[in-house]
Amino acid sequence: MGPPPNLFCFQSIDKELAPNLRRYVLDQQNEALKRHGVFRLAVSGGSLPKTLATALLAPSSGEDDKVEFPKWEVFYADERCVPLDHEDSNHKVMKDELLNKIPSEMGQPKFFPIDEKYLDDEQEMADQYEKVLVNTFAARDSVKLPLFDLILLGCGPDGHTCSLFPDHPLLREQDAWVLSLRDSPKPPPKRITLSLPVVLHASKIGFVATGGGKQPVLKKIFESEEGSKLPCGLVNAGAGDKVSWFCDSAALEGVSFPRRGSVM
Ligand SMILES: O=C(O)[C@H](O)[C@@H](O)[C@H](O)[C@H](O)COP(=O)(O)O
Repeated sequence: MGPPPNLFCFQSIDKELAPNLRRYVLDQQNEALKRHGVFRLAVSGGSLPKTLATALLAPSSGEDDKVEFPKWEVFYADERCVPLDHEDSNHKVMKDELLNKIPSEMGQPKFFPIDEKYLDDEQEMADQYEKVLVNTFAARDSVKLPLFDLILLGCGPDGHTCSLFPDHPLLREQDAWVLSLRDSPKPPPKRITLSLPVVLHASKIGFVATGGGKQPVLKKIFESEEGSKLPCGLVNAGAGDKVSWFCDSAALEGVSFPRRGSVM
């Protein structure tokens, strides 16, 4: 077992969790911009885009608290194989919650949505999305895995993350960067997702899990052997202190954990 993940608990989402998530994201942004002049981020869907928007659209409080959107390249950690204007599309949620609300003076991040041309063939969709990553992160031959500066994820009530579901054979994939599935237990069934090795390889991995509905699975993930085998538990075990969890007190009620507090 490696070092444990950083587990943060906040009373309120808007007043405490979001400002801390902002600090965390901007720390990774500033670090990445110093290192290579661009911030490469992958995000999941679900409730994450809303919380992220609250964090990022808040007014800046100084030079190191500036969101440099024009230097961001944003990818999807997972996406549903539906048209980009469909209610189930993670890109649509991201557009509605964040992109369309960014004031013009802040500039726009570069987004990498799925290519709708491949909606009928989820494997082809995954292959094409992998090609996008190859083009961005240098040739596949010379780079074993793409190195995201940050991957932001959610946690499902069954312990899934990205579209990696408990006990699913995709969890064993070692080679491909982007995988497809047509049997997602959470609808819609056809999806693409980053593979576990790609997630584990990121510089930093941040989970956002809020609300009482997440409490039973978080208790399992942080307190039991069984939970450490769920996809979120596998990320904790494989990436250790590269992982941070941003939770509210409802999600962590009665969960014992190694660390509380604020990232600031
Ligand atoms: O597209 C998806 O379905 C997601 O990427 C998925 O992995 C999500 O992050 C979790 O299910 C948590 O979702 P909530 O935050 O909405 O509970």
